[in-house]
Amino acid sequence: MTVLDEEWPAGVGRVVHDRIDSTMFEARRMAEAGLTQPTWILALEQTAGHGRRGRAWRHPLGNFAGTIVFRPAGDAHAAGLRSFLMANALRTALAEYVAPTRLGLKWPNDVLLDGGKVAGILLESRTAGAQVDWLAIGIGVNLASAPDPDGSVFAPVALGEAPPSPQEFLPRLARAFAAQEALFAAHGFGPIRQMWLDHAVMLGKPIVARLPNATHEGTFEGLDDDGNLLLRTPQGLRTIAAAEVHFGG
Ligand SMILES: O=C(O)CCCC[C@@H]1SC[C@@H]2NC(=O)N[C@@H]21
Repeated sequence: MTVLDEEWPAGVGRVVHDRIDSTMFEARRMAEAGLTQPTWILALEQTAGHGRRGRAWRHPLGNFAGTIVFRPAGDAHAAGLRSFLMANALRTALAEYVAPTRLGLKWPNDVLLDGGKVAGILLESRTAGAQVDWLAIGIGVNLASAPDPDGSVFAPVALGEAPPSPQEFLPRLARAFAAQEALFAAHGFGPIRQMWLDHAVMLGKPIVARLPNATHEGTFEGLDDDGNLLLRTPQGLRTIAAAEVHFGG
């Protein structure tokens, strides 16, 4: 089912599925079948939702599960920065429902509400060298309910009472993301990074960064031009591309 409304970003498609395996799988299928315009895919129910690091993503009814798939201009580096655009967009959209001061951004891809995880972002793409054929950005938001805690420090939390439906939340997120894309096209990563840093949790604080084969402790100093985390350690400034981060100290 394709729907249009006046508040929907121009030139962007929308497909809503009652039930599907995963909006990420559908994004891949659509891209490989010759996608011609950026398209949001919303699923009211997913049977094979997944998160980062191959984890299952639980999706109780009433929560948001959506993916935007498109053929981004620019190289793989620019594509990877889209997680920050989406984090900013999610914070903007969620701030229409809760006090903005309750929201925070956690590197690299999470949105926190009152210190718990309310939303996560997953990027998948097909690249050939530096060229990007397509990019899919998947978003899960605990609108109606929080799945059982999985033992992580940032336990899942839900938006709260009287949350929007996924169908109502989608246009707000789509508009906020389109605004981030316009900002990125006009001015590059600088203002995106600054907006993200303005709402980052842990900035200037002691943190622990867990990599597959090492753990580093230090102070979260900011982001570099590639979105890597800058960690001030007793041995000097470390640049970290991928890790699980937690409060330290
Ligand atoms: O690990 C994370 O925090 C990212 C979670 C991303 C989940 C969303 S739900 C919509 C889309 N479809 C999926 O299968 N995963 C993403």
